[in-house]
Amino acid sequence: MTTLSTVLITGASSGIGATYAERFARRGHDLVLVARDEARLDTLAANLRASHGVAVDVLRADLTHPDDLATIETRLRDDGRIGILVNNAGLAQSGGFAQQNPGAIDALVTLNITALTRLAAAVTPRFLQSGTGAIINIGSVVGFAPEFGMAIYGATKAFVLFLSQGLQLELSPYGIYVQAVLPAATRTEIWQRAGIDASAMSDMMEVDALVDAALVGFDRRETVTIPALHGEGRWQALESARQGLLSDLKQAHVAERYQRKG
Ligand SMILES: NC(=O)C1=CN([C@@H]2O[C@H](COP(=O)(O)OP(=O)(O)OC[C@H]3O[C@@H](n4cnc5c(N)ncnc54)[C@H](OP(=O)(O)O)[C@@H]3O)[C@@H](O)[C@H]2O)C=CC1
Ligand SMILES: CC(=O)[C@H](N)C(=O)O
Repeated sequence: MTTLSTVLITGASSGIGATYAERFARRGHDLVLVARDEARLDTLAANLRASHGVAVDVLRADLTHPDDLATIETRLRDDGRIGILVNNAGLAQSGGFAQQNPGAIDALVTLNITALTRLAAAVTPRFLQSGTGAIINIGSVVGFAPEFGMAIYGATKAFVLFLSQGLQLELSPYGIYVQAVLPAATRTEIWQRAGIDASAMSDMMEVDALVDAALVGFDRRETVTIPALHGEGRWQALESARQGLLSDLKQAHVAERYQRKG
């Protein structure tokens, strides 16, 4: 009998993270749930233990606080049962670029980029040693779209996509699977937390549908999963255009359009 690995999920107290927790528990995985709201995590953990008979640990952590982040890194480094990391905790942007203050910028970048990267880095050496493991990073389609008016949030999510693609290239030869999941607008608390009135937005995916689709991508070992993208060819075209651009970079020579004439 094979033992299923434990799944550590950040931002598990609500929305996408809580839904991942339910889905992995349903599959029989033990869980480690991370977020700031301990009471909410405790309630979810009790429900999942009762419904699915899995073991669930709760770790209260504010991932923007260095000591809390270090505690979760230590757990990922030392707990050999953890075989899947779901890097989900994230924060959206309230207002445009000109409305941002240093604290808001720090929180966005620290949670969406620094914490996600450090947690992936904490678990990677152990995964490399065992030759197995999976990292799921939650990005966003906003990472493709400076047009959406959330420049910092979108930039953090573009980072998540780039990092995930880079890690998949670097780590998959050693048995580690890295998936970037890029949701479009999904009905969760993120909108309210950011002070965005989403009540008028009719075009929203339900969180159950989003996570179920993301898990189809996970089971297929896709590198990039975009549940709301209907024409898969669009993504493939973007990827081949990007790779074509790389092959057209000729480092030793300035492109003709930048050469001064006369
Ligand atoms: N909903 C959407 O439309 C989309 C969401 N996403 C991404 O999905 C991910 C999950 O968001 P979603 O489920 O929608 O939103 P929610 O607001 O429902 O969930 C966010 C989770 O992150 C946790 N969290 C927030 N701040 C911190 C912190 N400082 N330290 C630790 N945990 C924290 C929250 O818990 P607590 O408050 O208890 O700490 C909560 O569990 C995010 O990365 C988001 O960017 C991407 C595209 C679309
Ligand atoms: C608030 C948002 O922008 C949302 N989380 C998204 O990524 O689409």
